[in-house]
Amino acid sequence: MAERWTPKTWRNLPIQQVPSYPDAGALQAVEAQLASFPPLVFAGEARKLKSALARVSTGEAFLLQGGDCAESFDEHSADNIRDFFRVFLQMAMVLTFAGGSPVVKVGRIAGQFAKPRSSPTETLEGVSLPSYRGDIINGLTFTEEARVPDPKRQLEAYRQSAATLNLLRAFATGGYANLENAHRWMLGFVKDSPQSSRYRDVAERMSDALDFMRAIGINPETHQEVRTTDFYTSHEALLLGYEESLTRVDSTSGDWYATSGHMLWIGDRTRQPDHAHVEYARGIKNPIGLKCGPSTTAEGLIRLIDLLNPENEAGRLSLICRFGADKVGDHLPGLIRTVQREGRNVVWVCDPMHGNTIAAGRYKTRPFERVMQEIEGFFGVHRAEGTIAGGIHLEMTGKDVTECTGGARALTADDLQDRYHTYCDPRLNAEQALEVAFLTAELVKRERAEIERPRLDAAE
Ligand SMILES: O=C[C@H](O)[C@H](O)COP(=O)(O)O
Ligand SMILES: C=C(OP(=O)(O)O)C(=O)O
Ligand SMILES: [Mn+2]
Repeated sequence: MAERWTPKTWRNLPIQQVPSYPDAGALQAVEAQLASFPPLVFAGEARKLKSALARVSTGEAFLLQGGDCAESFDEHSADNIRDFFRVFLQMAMVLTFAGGSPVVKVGRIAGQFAKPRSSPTETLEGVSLPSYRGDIINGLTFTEEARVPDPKRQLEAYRQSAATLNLLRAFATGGYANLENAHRWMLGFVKDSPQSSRYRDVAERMSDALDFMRAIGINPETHQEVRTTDFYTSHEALLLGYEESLTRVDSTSGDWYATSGHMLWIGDRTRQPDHAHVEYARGIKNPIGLKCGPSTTAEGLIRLIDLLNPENEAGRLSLICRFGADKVGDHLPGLIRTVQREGRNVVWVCDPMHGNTIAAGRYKTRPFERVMQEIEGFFGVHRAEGTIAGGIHLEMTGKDVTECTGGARALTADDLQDRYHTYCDPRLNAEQALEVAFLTAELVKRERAEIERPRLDAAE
């Protein structure tokens, strides 16, 4: 591990999941161009998210992180962004109102374009080609030509991220996210879905609360918390040349920040402590996520925590756990006990998607019941250990896709072919995502009541 960090010290270390660009000169030219582009996010915003995550670590707020597995260039449209944001706001409202906790909102969006893969090649009907690695690297089309990494794609990823972020900022602060609009966030198809009446009920209760405020002389409209919301972006820091080009010094603090998104995470396949991805992440001051899977050992985890959060700063490091419904009970308690014993400050987050992927014929899918089982298991372990289940990390969309089985409409493996649109992993559709929010809200409510009880007892 290099002692003195710069945005390019990762280049001296071994690296996993790296695309082989055929033209090094063309890649360098693109990276130089990106380095001259304006930042997408600001250091002050990343610091604000870090403070919000510090509150998540103590149980004063809950993290909702979610979005596409892989954003795609072709699916980039105002409608898709709006539909995602709308269901995300609905979920946050359910968690806030039914769960009784403020919600920190972080999208997997505006930069989630690079994918690590299990295998460097894909085989279809006897033909093997390099794997698709996300639209920022190569194309999904199953041809030799499309699969060649093209550096120019990084410019398009930057352009789309900027446009997406611009719309999200407008939605978050320009009136769309106003709580007075909560009853209007109903999607067409969610209106007659099994979740719609439950959601309408929550929206009505919230409306009544705002009316009550007015009745006692408080104008909710004068409160920024009612009119606007804080929404943050995140993605996997996988394509390090792109990240390096957008890493900038913050003039206020003199620190380096990634400006491609507010929060960046290290994937399950690239968290080797002496390799490039950990080296890059350790030097930026943004909040960082670290995926933890069945191969994460307690010792290995402490080493990574030491590298990524040497000052033990609250809100800096989120451990995004993705063990699988049947493994969370075996793996999580040991990690929690070690982190507690060593006194490390972390945010514990549950990704119930990546450990629960199964094959259904030619499709990858995730059974809704396994997703919920992992979330329940995660909360159960935290309850038993007396620690905080801080948040959930989901692959989801605002659209009515058929990619994960189960949920209130009981989608089956036969339904998957109807609207299987994902570019990589299967996502919860809007109804399923809202259902996860309702079920998780119950768990949050129970957890928060248990945190409050000792506080109240102590106050008496
Ligand atoms: O999103 C995560 C990974 O890129 C994905 O799970 C890998 O899928 P694969 O096993 O099909 O390569
Ligand atoms: C690649 C991902 O997950 P993991 O690294 O946990 O497999 C992902 O979040 O899309
Ligand atoms: Mn994924």
